[in-house]
Amino acid sequence: MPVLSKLRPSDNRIAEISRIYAIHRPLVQRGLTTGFVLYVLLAAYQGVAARPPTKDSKNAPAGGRKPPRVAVDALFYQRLRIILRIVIPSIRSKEALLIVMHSSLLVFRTAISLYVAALDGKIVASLVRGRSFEFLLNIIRWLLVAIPATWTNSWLSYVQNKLAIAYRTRLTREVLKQYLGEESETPDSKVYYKVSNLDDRIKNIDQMITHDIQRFSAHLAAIYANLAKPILDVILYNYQLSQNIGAEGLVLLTVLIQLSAALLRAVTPSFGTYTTQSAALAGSLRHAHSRLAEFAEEVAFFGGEDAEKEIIEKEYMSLVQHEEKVMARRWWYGCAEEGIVKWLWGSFGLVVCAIPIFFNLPGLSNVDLGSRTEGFVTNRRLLLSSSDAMGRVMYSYKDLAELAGYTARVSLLLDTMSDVRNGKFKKNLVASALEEENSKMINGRGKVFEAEDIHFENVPIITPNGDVLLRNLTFNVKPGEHLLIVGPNGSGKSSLFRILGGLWPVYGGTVRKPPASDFILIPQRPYLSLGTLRDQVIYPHSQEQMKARGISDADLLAILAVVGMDSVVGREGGWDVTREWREALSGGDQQKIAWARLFYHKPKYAILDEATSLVPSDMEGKMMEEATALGITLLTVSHRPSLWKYHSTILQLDGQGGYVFTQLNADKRLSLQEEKEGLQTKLLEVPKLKSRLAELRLLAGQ
Ligand SMILES: Nc1ncnc2c1ncn2[C@@H]1O[C@H](COP(=O)(O)OP(=O)(O)OP(=O)(O)O)[C@@H](O)[C@H]1O
Repeated sequence: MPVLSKLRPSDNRIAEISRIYAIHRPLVQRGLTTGFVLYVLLAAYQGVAARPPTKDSKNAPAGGRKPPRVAVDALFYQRLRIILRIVIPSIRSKEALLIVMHSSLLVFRTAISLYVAALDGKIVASLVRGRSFEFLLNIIRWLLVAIPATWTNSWLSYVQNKLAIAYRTRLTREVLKQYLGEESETPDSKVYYKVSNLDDRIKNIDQMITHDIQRFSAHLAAIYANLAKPILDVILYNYQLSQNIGAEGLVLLTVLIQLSAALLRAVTPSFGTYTTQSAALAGSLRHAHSRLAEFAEEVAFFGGEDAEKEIIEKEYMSLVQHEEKVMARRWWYGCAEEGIVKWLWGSFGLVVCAIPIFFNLPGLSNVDLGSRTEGFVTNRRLLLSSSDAMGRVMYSYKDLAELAGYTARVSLLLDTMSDVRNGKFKKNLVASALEEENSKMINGRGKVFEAEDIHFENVPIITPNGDVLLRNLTFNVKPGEHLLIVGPNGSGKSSLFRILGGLWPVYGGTVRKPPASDFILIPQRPYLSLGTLRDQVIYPHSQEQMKARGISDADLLAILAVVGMDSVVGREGGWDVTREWREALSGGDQQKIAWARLFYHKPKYAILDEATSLVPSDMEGKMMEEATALGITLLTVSHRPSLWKYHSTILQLDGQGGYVFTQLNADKRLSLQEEKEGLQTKLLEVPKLKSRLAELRLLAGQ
């Protein structure tokens, strides 16, 4: 027949090609397997390699309106490298050792899985062949291998958790070092104050230091296992598989898997951005709650429950709406992922497993039913493990994206602290700050020198958001020359102290002042620490430091007696009682404790910011006299004329940017004040007198 005669030469050609292929097949197999391994490594590298950075993936703007998109890009790797240097400081560190242990365990577990896959096939084969002794022997092997297998799994999760804790500890230590300073350095950096007062980038630093660092560490510890292990598994399982079913099937399988994986990746939402947003929203909600707890009394007196509830509900709803959006995306992403990874890849795998059964591959001798079953069971197990591993490489992209989210948070924390330490702040400025003259002033920096006395020369006082309160302030205070500062609300009295304490930058002029350690501040509402009654008086000293200074509890009691607070020791149950002192003591008692603290420390200078507003005037006089007797120079803000007599100079701010600095003659000032008040009282009488005069005129008929 013409058709057959036409086909015959091509049939021959196919037969010839098959024969040549069969001869060279081992070489082709080796080539394909090597190509496969290289491909997996390249694909894995591409999977985790940086995507080109998006325009908005740089740092968040100050005030953080729209958060930047967080992606697995070059910026992420750059940030991660910096953090990795902190968490794994050297090749000999504990963390590096844990990673080596972790890696060895991961390899060991894969080796066990390979052995188990082969054993599984053997067990089924011995069943099919009906060989009871062989079956029993294999079951014993199965039980024996279970011992190292379970041991390895437990060790793996133990080492991973240990690694997470080790990372967290390193990172927390580093952050605390920057946040609260090192013992050796001058304590003037005060990052914990500046981060929240002079900079707008971080809203909830407590959340970042506690929760975000913990999540970052857990993700980083897991990412290693989630990434290294599946890549290793894919290579080892597939290598073994290519030995069993031929590399051709494997290559076909890989092509199909990669195509579907590319599809899945294309539809993967930006989980990194979601993670950063979730963390920020959770932080805001927590902040709203902690504010309510802190100001519960004020809110209670105002009956502000509804307003507070509205704020908290708003924060909660923002968080929930965001989580719901993420959940919805995760839902359909989960469907797509499971459909592709488990079912589609599973069916590909089964087809590939069937190759040695339906096709007689050269070099493979699946002759009897037992061998075929053994091959099928082993290959199927290998394939399941392999597709599971491949799936985990896919999941790890999601993990990597989440890690990118936490990395962005941790890196924002580290960058902001480092900027703040170096005097670089990002804050939303008031409109007037943009005027040319003001802007020049804000961008300038003054000189600060250490000296015995305080000397300000042409120093502007500018708030962190660029409001210029005073253009150039000049005054000086020598030890023993007590200064009174007066002025309307918001005129910059407390701001002056913030410059003295090194909290606010000096934007211009020259400041000579003693170090911040020579000052003690007593504000209207003094700070009471977490701790014992003794701790309140000696804060920030420890009991050891107190003893080292040669001060006993009896001396402390004598100090408390000066402020009329000695009875508090007996009343509260001794020096070692711990309470929430802010609630246990009245406002006036809190001020007295703060004064006792001043007498304990005897600093060179005391900053008294309405520090006697809640104590009776006789006690106030006693405390001022004691302070001056101890040689403490006072810088006082007070509206009480009764305090004038303790001061020799006065700085009067007018609230409009003007000021007067002069000697203070308290008696003269008092008599002037009395005269002024007398005249004011008389002036108040004038309208009354006028109307009476009009009445009298009417009655008299004039
Ligand atoms: N951390 C801050 N960030 C931005 N502005 C601030 C900050 N702290 C204070 N200010 C602003 O600085 C200005 C001066 O405040 P300051 O506390 O010095 O006033 P004051 O003269 O002590 O007033 P008062 O008598 O009411 O205590 C105020 O307008 C205040 O809003």
